Amino acid sequence: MGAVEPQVQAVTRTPLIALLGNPNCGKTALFNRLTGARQKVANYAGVTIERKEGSFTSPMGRAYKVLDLPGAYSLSATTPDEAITRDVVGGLRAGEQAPDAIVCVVNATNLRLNLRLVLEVKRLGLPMVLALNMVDVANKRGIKIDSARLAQELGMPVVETVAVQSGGEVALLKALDLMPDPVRGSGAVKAAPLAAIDAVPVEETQREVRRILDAAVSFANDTGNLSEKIDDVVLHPLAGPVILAALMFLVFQAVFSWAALPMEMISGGVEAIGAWVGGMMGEGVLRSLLVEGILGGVGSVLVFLPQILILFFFILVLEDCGYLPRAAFLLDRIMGGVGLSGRAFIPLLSSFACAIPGVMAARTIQNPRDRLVTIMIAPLMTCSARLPVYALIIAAFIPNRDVADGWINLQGLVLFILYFAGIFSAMAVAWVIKRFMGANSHQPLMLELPSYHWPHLRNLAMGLWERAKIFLVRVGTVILALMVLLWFLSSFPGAPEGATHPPIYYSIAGMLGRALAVVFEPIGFGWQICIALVPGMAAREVAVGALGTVYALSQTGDELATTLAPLISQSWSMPTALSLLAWYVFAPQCIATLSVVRRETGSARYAFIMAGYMFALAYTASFITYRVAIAMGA
Ligand SMILES: Nc1nc2c(ncn2[C@@H]2O[C@H](COP(=O)(O)OP(=O)(O)OP(=O)(O)O)[C@@H](O)[C@H]2O)c(=O)[nH]1
Ligand SMILES: [Mg+2]
Repeated sequence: MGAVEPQVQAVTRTPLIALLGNPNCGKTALFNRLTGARQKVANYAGVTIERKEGSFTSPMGRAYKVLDLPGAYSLSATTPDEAITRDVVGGLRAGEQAPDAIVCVVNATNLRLNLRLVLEVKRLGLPMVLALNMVDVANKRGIKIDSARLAQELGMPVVETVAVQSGGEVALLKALDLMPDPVRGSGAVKAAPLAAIDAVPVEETQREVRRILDAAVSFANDTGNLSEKIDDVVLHPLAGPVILAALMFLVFQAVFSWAALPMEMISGGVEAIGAWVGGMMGEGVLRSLLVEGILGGVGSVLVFLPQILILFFFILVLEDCGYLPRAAFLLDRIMGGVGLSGRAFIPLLSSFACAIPGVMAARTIQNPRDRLVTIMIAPLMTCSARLPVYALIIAAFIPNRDVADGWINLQGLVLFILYFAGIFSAMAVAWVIKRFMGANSHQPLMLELPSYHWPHLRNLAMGLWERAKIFLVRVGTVILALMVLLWFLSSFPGAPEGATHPPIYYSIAGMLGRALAVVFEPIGFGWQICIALVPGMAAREVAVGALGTVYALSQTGDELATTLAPLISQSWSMPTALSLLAWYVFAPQCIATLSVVRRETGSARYAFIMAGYMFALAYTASFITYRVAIAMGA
């Protein structure tokens, strides 16, 4: 009998590397550079709130899978997003592969804070590489890091990276190739249980960090940096809030004044296509579908792309330069007054894009009660899907003229007021919740202030492109589909013999609209608006597209649909327009938001409460607006 051959197990698994580090040290920027992904990068803590997987091949041809994780100050997590990082690294997520190796990313300008996590993670015993990121900034500030010595002290390879420069990841790739393959041969290691980490007292870790810094880092001439000088002004108790208010104001002015030309071009283009298609086809169902259903509906939404991009341009610049956490500090006092934590600022600000990322960003809030309140008021922030609705009604009813000697554009001013109304009511709701639920004693805000830097053009371009894509995909899918459905419901059945109203009045949508109008008549919405409200629940912009279709089909005579704004300004009274604006400040948010609220809070209860309270607020606000406007003779 021969010796039993040892069983050779063929390992075909691709090694999984986790990018781990403090918030805002550049993990996502590095992830994007390694994988070519386009995850969101911005200059504040807590941008990434979910694990994201990608893959790349090293110069030697080894394939890797890589995980981008939410930033964490420590593995003993205190917030839900940190908990994700801890669970992934510790292999505690059911059904998920635990990482085989770790790339610990640190901000080279702030090793004192960052090394603590490195020492903690080291105790897991996994193969590790330290990426000294942002060395470009450290060099500029005269911070000298002896990486060879640091490597010796930490007992792991140390490489310098600049995640925002092309080629800035090369050293890391080389280091990975020099490591033993983490899943094959002697490289394979299992992580120590997380309990091993908590066993070491914080003071001891702190002492070790100090020792390593003394040995390997010299702060030659790190004479306070420019950021501190800027902060003297930006965080000044008087100048600070004035600058913040001026910035906000400027954004909404720009949304109207800069967008005028590109909007005209888009609507001109859509109209030309409509006329061309209309001219080529004879009167009939297909022509009606193409011209009134698709072009009239989708075109009227598409036209708002420039305004959305301008709004995001400003948000992206503010995010990338490092202003946001400062604004959170400026507003902390006001927010504390209504029972919100200063940490709610960034989730609430994200809700201006869409309530969904806003609700999710609330994961960075430690206290469960504060987190819940933030989630409940997030949809009151004006999401970008509401912008087209506002812009349409404003364009139709508010004259486009300058006030205050040409300094202020009236339409921009009204838009600013609407956004402000959303913010104000969110604060009011938070205050009411505080009265009913009681508040935590207000904790002072602890938030890391990143250094300012100029926005990276690549980030900016990528962010705008992503936004444009999201919007265009929405227009091309959900909105288009809903428009076709709506056109169908609005066109059939046709008008009976001797009809006195336009055919849509007799259609399925018309009947539905007339039924709903019983409920909405008291706040000034006729049956045509009611038709638009229903698909508006699926995606708010659809309300605009739906109005486009409804009014195109309501037109008598055979003129084709032209621009929507003049059309509705003829059909609605001023009180109706104001009432609809008030409605959309509060309008029960879209289904997608409600389902995310259910997921994030873990129960359907809060989604129902949210839908209920927002509907009640919307109806009340519209009712008051409508009645007051009539009484004032508007
Ligand atoms: N100058 C410089 N800036 C960098 C570098 N790496 C990242 N940044 C910037 O630092 C900021 C933070 O980058 P992110 O990649 O979002 O950081 P993160 O670690 O993913 O942050 P969280 O997801 O919040 O934990 C962004 O403004 C980046 O543009 C670098 O090497 N040099
Ligand atoms: Mg990130």
